[in-house]
Amino acid sequence: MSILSTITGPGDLRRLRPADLDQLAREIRTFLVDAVSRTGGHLGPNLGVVELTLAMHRVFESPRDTMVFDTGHQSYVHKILTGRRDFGDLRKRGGLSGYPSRTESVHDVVENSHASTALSWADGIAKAYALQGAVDRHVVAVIGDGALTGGMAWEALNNISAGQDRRLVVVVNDNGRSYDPTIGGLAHHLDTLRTTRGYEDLLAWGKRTLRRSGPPGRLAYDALHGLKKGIKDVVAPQGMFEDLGIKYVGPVDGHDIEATEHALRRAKAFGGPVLVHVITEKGRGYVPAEQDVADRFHAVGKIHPETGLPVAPSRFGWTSVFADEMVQIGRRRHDVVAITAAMLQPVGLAPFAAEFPGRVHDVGIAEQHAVTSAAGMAFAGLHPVVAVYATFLNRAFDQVLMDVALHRAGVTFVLDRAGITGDDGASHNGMWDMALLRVVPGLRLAAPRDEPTLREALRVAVDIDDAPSVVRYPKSPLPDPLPAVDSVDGVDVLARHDGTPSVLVVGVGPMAHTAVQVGSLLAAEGVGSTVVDPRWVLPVPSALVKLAGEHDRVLVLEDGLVEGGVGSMLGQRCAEAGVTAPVTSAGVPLTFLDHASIAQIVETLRLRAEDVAHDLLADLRARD
Ligand SMILES: Cc1ncc(C[n+]2csc(CCOP(=O)(O)OP(=O)(O)O)c2C)c(N)n1
Ligand SMILES: CC(=O)[C@@H](O)[C@H](O)COP(=O)(O)O
Ligand SMILES: [Mg+2]
Repeated sequence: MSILSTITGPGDLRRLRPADLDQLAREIRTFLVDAVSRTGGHLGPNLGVVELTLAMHRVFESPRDTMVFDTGHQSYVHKILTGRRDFGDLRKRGGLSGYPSRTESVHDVVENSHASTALSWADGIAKAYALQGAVDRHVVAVIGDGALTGGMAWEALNNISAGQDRRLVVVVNDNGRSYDPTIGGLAHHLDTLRTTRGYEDLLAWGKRTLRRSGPPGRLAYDALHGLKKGIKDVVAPQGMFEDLGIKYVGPVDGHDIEATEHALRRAKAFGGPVLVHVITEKGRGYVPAEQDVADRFHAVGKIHPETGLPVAPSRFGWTSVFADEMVQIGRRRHDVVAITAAMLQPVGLAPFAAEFPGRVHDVGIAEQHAVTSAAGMAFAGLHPVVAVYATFLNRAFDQVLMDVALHRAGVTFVLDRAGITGDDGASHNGMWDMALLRVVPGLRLAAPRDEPTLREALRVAVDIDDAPSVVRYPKSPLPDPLPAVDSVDGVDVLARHDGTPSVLVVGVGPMAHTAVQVGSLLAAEGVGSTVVDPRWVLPVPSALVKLAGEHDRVLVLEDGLVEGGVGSMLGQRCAEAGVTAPVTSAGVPLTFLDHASIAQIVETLRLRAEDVAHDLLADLRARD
């Protein structure tokens, strides 16, 4: 009889016996492997938190107690235990989100995906509960060792320690894995705590062994428990957290439900901020994940569940082109160094790291630090290349503006996953970059359309030594090369069609391919066009303004925000130059996009060539 099928909510967990819980944990792992292998998703992180999540839901009473999961990629087990077992369309349109989602459940509070924010959320919620006199409501924040490398987490801890009357439990889920398991002093400190395990182990052993052996054993256990402070100081140097004023409990074996529950109950009873240090194994219980030394199946596509092998072989894409070109640049330019914020593999810096191990810096999930540290390197004579996903640069905007641009530092930013990214949901879309970066004085931004233009953009970018340079490219597959038929003052002309009226169709980055199709569709209706790709879109090339002046109408296709995007900037420049042709854009509207496939989102936003052409023709007719 399956236990999992009887769980409709956290309340059902509290009637289970220890043996039932072990069976339930096994069933959840089987469920996760089966479900995630069909859809893709964050398999490894969730396999690692099965027992921890069970223990949390038995000790605390969600939603009365509030649970927040940092980054949120490890919330699948929480979803399963709070009545959401339909994983058939996980991360697909209409299906469960890959992160917590308020529309799905009252048990979900923070809709995240950007790391290191949970402790600030928890601090705020705990402050509100305290002010409202809700002294029996606890806030539990789960944060990984990787997310704990983010500066915001430490700003939060500093504040959390100031609220000694607040019921706040920080669970550090320490699996020794962010992406790089060895980033910095924090990793070493956690390592020390982990390897000097003794205190909680001793208590767990005492509880299980001594208490089982009747009254003398029970007495011995109580004595041991009474000596806890002394023992703790000897066997576990929990210094850093306790010096901050936060009680430290641990390390606890996060796969021992009883021990984890015991630690959480102590934390709950404490009455002030407590940090529970839980040791878990990412990918636990699934052999292919356990054997994946590089990232323990952090995030997988569709896989064969028996072997863990991908259903579709990975393609040579935008990231691979960057990876390759970066190595070539590195061979030529000894001053070029690379920086990643805990994403060495995903952003394609692994080959560079293999060839130039001393010239790549993995700073942890610390984008702000990455950017300012790059400014420092530039000052000292290096040319840093900061490679991040576009969405994660959002949080380092001020550093780009004040530390890099203001200081005229030659730093190159490579933004992977720019534009619509789809299945990771609202916060993962890299759609804000151009609208944000347009206000940075001196910044130059390239949006290549294919492999040759990406390689060229990178080579040009690392030669800019007195300003920030940015190269951005999408998550979608690398398209076939699209050669220019002509060039006008650095702007590539991709196609020309005679006809009236005449439209300047501007394709930004990968949208250049759509722009060419739009040109052909307009031509079929007798409308003329010049289809161009400026490649470097910030600042707006003056050649583009000149070209606009030679047409009746301008249409900009972009995969970023329309609001404040390239089209809006070109419109502004045209107005300043007295160009009267109306400038409109097709791009991403000012809204948060629900998770869905990239193709579905593109279709919904009417960014397919046929829709763009149809809408433009309708507009031209309406203005006639
Ligand atoms: C601001 C930000 N930068 C980068 C990422 C990409 N990212 C997602 S999960 C992850 C590692 C998280 O490590 P950890 O918190 O230890 O969780 P684990 O996966 O090990 O459970 C990273 C770098 C992110 N989500 N947010
Ligand atoms: C790295 C991570 O956990 C998320 O940022 C996201 O799930 C990544 O997905 P892709 O790397 O497939 O775009
Ligand atoms: Mg981790």
